Amino acid sequence: MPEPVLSPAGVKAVDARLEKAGLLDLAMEEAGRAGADAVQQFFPVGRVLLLAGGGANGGDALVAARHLHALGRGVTVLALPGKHPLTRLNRRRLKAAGVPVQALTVAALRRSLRNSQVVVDGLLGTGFTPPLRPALQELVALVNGLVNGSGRPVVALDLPTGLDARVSSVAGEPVHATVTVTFSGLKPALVYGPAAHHAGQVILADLRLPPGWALSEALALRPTSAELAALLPVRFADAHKGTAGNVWVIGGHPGTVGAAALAGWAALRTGAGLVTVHPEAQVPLVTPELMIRQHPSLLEALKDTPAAKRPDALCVGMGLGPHAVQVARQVLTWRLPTVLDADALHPELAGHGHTHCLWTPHPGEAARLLGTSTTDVTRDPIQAARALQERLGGVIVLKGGPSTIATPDGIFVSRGGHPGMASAGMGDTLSGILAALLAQGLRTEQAALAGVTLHARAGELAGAQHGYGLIATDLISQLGSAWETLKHPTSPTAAAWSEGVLMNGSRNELD
Ligand SMILES: NC(=O)C1=CN([C@@H]2O[C@H](COP(=O)(O)OP(=O)(O)OC[C@H]3O[C@@H](n4cnc5c(N)ncnc54)[C@H](O)[C@@H]3O)[C@@H](O)[C@H]2O)[C@H](O)CC1
Repeated sequence: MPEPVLSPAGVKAVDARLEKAGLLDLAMEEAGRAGADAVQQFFPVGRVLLLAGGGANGGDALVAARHLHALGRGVTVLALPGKHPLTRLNRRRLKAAGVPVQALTVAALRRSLRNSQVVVDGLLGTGFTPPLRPALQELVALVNGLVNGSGRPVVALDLPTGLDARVSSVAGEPVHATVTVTFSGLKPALVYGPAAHHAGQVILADLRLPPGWALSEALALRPTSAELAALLPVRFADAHKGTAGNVWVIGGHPGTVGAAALAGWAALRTGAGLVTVHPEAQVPLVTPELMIRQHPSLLEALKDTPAAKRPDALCVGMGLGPHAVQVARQVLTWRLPTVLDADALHPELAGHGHTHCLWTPHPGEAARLLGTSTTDVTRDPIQAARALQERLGGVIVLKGGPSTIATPDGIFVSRGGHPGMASAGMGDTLSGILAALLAQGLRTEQAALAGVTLHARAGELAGAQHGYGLIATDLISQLGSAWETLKHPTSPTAAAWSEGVLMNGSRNELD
């Protein structure tokens, strides 16, 4: 099952259904138990300090305290006055189990922090409306200050207090969690940085909700690796270069020819049978298998290309320069599967696309296409990707760590990747990968999901070798292994990937 990404409104809708069905108490019980399980799993030794706010997030903390106490852990519980009926109920249950609940004050927190080895943050969850009130600011600063000073870890319930669940941006000082156990679905703030940097390792707990309730409220979905792997094409033994997909890369201008070469090379390594670069300047021969066809006038040559001579898929815009809009407009009339990147991501092309278009902006390009700022795009990538899809049609890959994929049928968040992928040429390689998958017969949204995943996995493999010094050609050389680890997760290559990436520590942050 894919993992849903929920807004606070989505959580409210799920809770309303649970309440109506008499299941909300059970859901809070599961949430608190999952929090207690995470404490036991990650921090099995020492006294646990649980901080409970007045809302349902606080109720989760009170349930967690009861479970930890039942497991024999020493617990200290500091709580604000309960506002939610289930929070009050669970306070009574906790007391009945023999656990005292003290009022949460600065003095009590200061004292209790000294005697505890791990903190559970159940102050505020999805009900938080920024900014944090001064009284809570002081408590959060104390938790962070002492935690940083003494190395005490924090397990946040649902999301760290002070993070606005809806967005990637951070205002003020939220709790710095080591582990976040989130409920019903991921939240945008747990998926996108810089907010996600405050969450530590994120675990999506199963609240045993009726199947589909959270999915039906999702803003976006994060498919499983197995679902993504299933999208990769399977080739029969009698395949030949004519059936494996013919890609044209239309890009490269004086000074930026490398972009087109990278896209072509990546397309070859993603299994395209034939790849030809059509540049506006001489492209270096990066690999002899790549065909390069320079024309006296690129635009005229494209205009004169009869339908029978056209490829299976196009990849347009990488380093293409000033004629990009005219060239893209021309090839868009062919209505072939087309990746539009870089210089072909121009607002003038809105209205010229079709359903087989795959637009691949980074946040700066997305801002230009939407007439907004890059900050607005990165603050809410799901909303930005949706707006781009409505404006341009086809499928959008809004690049980032993670990337956000908007299709006519919904929005998806990618998995994996490596911080070393923040380097020149990574977008060009992604375009080549996407075009190769389109040429091999994948539908636009399938190519987007599979291609972004393949790119991310190849980045992880290359990152394990090169770290932050990873460059695009390193990634291209790992595309074969990436495909293998995705398609055959039990293979020796996949096992090596799993070990390498876990050792590197990047999987938990990015997966
Ligand atoms: N289906 C699920 O996922 C379930 C999730 N659960 C948990 O419920 C919370 C959401 O609970 P809610 O009561 O709506 O909100 P909170 O507890 O996060 O906060 C409400 C509380 O916060 C105060 N508040 C709001 N803004 C501020 C502010 N700026 N400064 C200070 N205080 C603020 C407000 O006054 C209220 O008192 C979700 O996160 C999960 O943890 C359920 O337990 C089970 C089902």
